[in-house]
This record gives sequence, structure tokens and C-alpha cells, in this order.
Amino acid sequence: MTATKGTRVLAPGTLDGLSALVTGAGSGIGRAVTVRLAELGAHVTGIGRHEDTLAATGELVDSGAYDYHVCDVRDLDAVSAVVADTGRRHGLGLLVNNAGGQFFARADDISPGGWRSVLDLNLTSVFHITKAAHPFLAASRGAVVNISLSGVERGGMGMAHSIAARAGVLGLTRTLALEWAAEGIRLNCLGPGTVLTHALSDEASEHVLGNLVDRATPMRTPTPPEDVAELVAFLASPAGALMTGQLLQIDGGAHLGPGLHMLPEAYR
Ligand SMILES: CCCCC/C=C/C(=O)SCCNC(=O)CCNC(=O)[C@H](O)C(C)(C)COP(=O)(O)OP(=O)(O)OC[C@H]1O[C@@H](n2cnc3c(N)ncnc32)[C@H](O)[C@@H]1OP(=O)(O)O
Ligand SMILES: NC(=O)C1=CN([C@@H]2O[C@H](COP(=O)(O)OP(=O)(O)OC[C@H]3O[C@@H](n4cnc5c(N)ncnc54)[C@H](OP(=O)(O)O)[C@@H]3O)[C@@H](O)[C@H]2O)C=CC1
Repeated sequence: MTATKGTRVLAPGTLDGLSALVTGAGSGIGRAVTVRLAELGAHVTGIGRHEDTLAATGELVDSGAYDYHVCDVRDLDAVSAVVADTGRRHGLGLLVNNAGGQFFARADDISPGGWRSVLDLNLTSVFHITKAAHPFLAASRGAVVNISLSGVERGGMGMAHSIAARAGVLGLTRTLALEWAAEGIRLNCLGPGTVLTHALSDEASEHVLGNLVDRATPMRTPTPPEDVAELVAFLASPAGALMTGQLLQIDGGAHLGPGLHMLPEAYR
């Protein structure tokens, strides 16, 4: 496995004056996105369920560039209120729907409750948060970035619930890209490959992790969270002004094959 360091290419000040909302800002990809957006001049409001991790993200950015709300994105009334409060106080030029995840299980082992839990987290919350953000995004001609998964268009073993949810998000992204284009709002999906966050290490064994990169990723490298962050920032920048309805897979070729989706070990 070859790990690469994250790369920064955007100029300081690229996102001056932008107000962003990032779900799952307390760890992993969401933390990297928050830090990079703030470095580039944005104000970021983070959402997550744990105050300690959200606060720790704040220690990595300049004071005044970040605040947070402790909230479960599956609590639709509460999270819609957070979106509205953020929009009223700061405006909203960028929404990053990043909070998400799943447990790995073969379809036969996913109960109705397990299905509902993963769909609620990865699809239903995204719809309601994005809908709550609509008036503020329309006022700013803003952008939405939905963090998806590499291989979402092909399926993924052990991930029937999550892939179904992310495919739903892709359909939602493209539909809203059409419905809201006239208001200047852009929506895109990013599909990271293997990002070596604590969350992934907690869910997958060392054996699976090694195989995800060495066997299932043609470029044999994990995706640095900083690279995902740079792409989010690019999409929010003026250079991304004509990009909408896209699925951008930042995965070292994992979606081309053999792909992350072909590892039966993932659910053993
Ligand atoms: C092949 C590799 C591809 C790599 C790409 C992907 C990478 C990542 O996404 S990295 C991030 C990984 N980390 C996570 O995804 C962790 C996040 N997961 C969670 O937070 C939870 O698992 C959850 C949100 C998906 C579920 O949380 P919650 O609703 O709190 O769960 P409950 O304990 O209340 O259970 C609800 C329901 O789900 C069933 N269930 C839970 N775990 C499993 C399991 N391992 N196998 C089967 N079923 C499970 C649980 O039994 C409940 O069902 P019912 O009892 O029938 O109601
Ligand atoms: N790591 C990887 O290899 C890949 C990850 N992804 C996706 O990228 C996203 C981020 O993953 P990653 O950074 O690895 O994982 P993390 O678990 O580190 O990040 C998920 C974040 O979302 C928050 N979160 C989870 N559930 C909720 C909830 N119900 N309400 C509010 N916040 C919530 C968590 O905070 P808290 O627990 O405090 O609520 C956490 O900060 C996920 O959607 C994941 O599926 C996609 C491809 C690959």
C-alpha cells in the first residue's frame, strides 16, 4: 500500500466570505473538509452528535471561523432548525452532507430495523437537510456536495443498505441539480475510495483494509481525506461554477475494477 499525503492547490482566500455547513465535522473526512474550508476563508458550522469531537475540530481552525451544533441528522426537526438558524445568522453558500456510514452485512442479515437505520442516516437526512437549506442556497446561488462512495453505480458486497441509500442520494443530487439550476444552485456527489479514517478501521479488519487498497484499488493508494477536502473546496469555488449533477470518484481507480465492491471478505 502506498499512502500519499494530501495536496493543497487552491489559493489562500479562495473561499473568503463563504458560509458553509458540514455534517459530521467532528472526525475523518468532515473534519478535513472543515479545516480546509476555514483555511481558504470560509466560516464553517459543523454538525455531529458528540460535542467533544466537534470542539476538537475547532482547535484546528482560526477562532471566529467555526461554530457547531450537537445534533443527530436523523432528528429531522432538530436538524432542519439548525440549518435555518445557520442560514439566518451566517447565510449559506455551501452545504456538505458528509455524516454517514453503515455496518457491513450481507443482505440476508440486514433486518428491517438495520435497513431503516442506514437509509435514515444516509438518504432521508440528506433530503431533509438539503430541503431546509434551499432558501438560503437560493439567496447565495450556493452549492451542495454530497459525500457518497466509490462504486456507488456498481453495487458493493456487504453494503446493500448503504449502496441503495447512496444511489438514492445520487438520484436526488441529479434531480435537484435540474430543479434548482435556474436558481443558480449546484449539487454534486463525491465518491471517495478507501479513506483510512478511524471509523473505517473500527468497522473493517486489517485484512480487509489491506485488500481494499492493494487488491481493489488500481493505483494501490488510499484516498487522503485532504484530497477529498480540496475537491469539495474546488466545487464551492468560482472554478466549479458550471459543475452540477456530477459524481466525481476520487478513489485511485477503484470504481473501474476490480473495485471495492468485489471483496466478499468485507462482510465476513
Ligand atoms: C467494502 C468497504 C467499502 C469502504 C467504504 C466505506 C467506508 C465508510 O463508510 S467508513 C465509515 C465507517 N463507519 C461507519 O460506518 C460507522 C457508522 N455506523 C453507524 O453509526 C451505525 O452502524 C449505524 C448508523 C449504521 C447504525 O446505528 P444505530 O441506528 O444507532 O444502530 P442500532 O445499534 O440502534 O441498530 C439499528 C439496527 O441495525 C442493526 N445492526 C446494527 N449493526 C449491525 C450489524 N453489524 N449487522 C447486522 N445488523 C446490525 C441492529 O440490529 C438494529 O436492527 P433491529 O434490532 O432489527 O432494529
Ligand atoms: N472512510 C472511508 O473509506 C469512506 C467513507 N465514506 C463516507 O464518508 C463519510 C465520512 O466518513 P468518515 O470520515 O470515514 O467516517 P467518520 O465516522 O469519521 O465520520 C462520520 C461523521 O458523521 C457523524 N455522524 C454519524 N452519524 C451521525 C448522525 N446520526 N448525526 C450527526 N452526525 C453523525 C460522526 O460524528 P458523531 O459520531 O459525533 O455524530 C462523524 O463525525 C461517510 O458518509 C462515509 O460513509 C465514503 C467512502 C469511503
